[in-house]
Amino acid sequence: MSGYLKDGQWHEGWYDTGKTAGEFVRTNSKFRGWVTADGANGYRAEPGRYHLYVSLACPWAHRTLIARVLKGLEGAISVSVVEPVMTQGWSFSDALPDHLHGFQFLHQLYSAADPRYTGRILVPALWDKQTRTIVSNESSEILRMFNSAFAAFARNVVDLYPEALRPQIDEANAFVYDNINNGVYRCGFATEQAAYKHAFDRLFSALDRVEGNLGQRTWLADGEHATEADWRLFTTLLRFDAVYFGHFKCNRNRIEDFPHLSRYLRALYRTPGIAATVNMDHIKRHYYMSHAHINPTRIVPAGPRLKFMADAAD
Ligand SMILES: N[C@@H](CCC(=O)N[C@@H](CS)C(=O)NCC(=O)O)C(=O)O
Repeated sequence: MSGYLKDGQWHEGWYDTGKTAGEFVRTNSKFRGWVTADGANGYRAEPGRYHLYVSLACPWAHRTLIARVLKGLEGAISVSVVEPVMTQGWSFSDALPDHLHGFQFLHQLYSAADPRYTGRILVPALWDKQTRTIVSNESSEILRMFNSAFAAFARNVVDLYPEALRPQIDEANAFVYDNINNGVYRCGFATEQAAYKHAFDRLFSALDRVEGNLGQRTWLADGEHATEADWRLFTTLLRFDAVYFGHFKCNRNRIEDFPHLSRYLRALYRTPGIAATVNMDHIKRHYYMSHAHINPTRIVPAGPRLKFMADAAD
């Protein structure tokens, strides 16, 4: 099960939707430091100094793994992956260890960063070995740091947030975050019919709109290459037919039923390096086995056969 730390102590507990008319309200990330090339904020970009904690199931953590691979930062930033099924929240095992501290649970990392930490224990978390703290646990900001601050150690020259496209990217991000990335969670974690239906309608009208846009252009921002806006949408689309459609009841259509969105999903999935960041087993086991209030039997569905992954294996 999931839980949180209060003054550094672990407590079991889920989000309280009783106060918000059955609506799931996401909590804010609390560690908001910034790594920069010159270290002006106390965190200088240096190879080997930072360690990224992720879940391969989590769409937010997945963005940061994608940025790390696209930039070619694998040698500069090391990674530990948590077990997909939550116990005392996110945990480690012999197969998936915490390479730095040998902790059993991710909440121990949060207590190590701040012994009085109060809040949820989220992935991703970027750990600084030098000051022994979590620099950031906000995926959108970690993604930007990987894109810019670490440029000197990046093997690939790729800009996921190019200057000229920033207004378009910012607009796409805000729309996609509210309606789609977080929209699927709002459907799945709603505890009142009206809150669910509201989130469902918003989600599918947003997908209809993106489907229309992708009929006119290749990427969300009108440039030649995919940007962070596309990768942020990708991590939700990728999980949609396997998890959100069934487990989160986002079942008006599958992504496979949208011609442009499925073309787009396949193109992003086939980008070199990306398929290796996708672990459908972790994704399915995490959602179906960690949310016992939604799926009490914890049975993980055997299907569906995902066309975009099957095609890519050809
Ligand atoms: N705004 C955060 C959200 C991260 C987040 O919600 N992560 C989820 C996994 S998908 C988590 O760790 N949840 C654990 C919990 O809520 O107890 C980000 O983008 O970094």
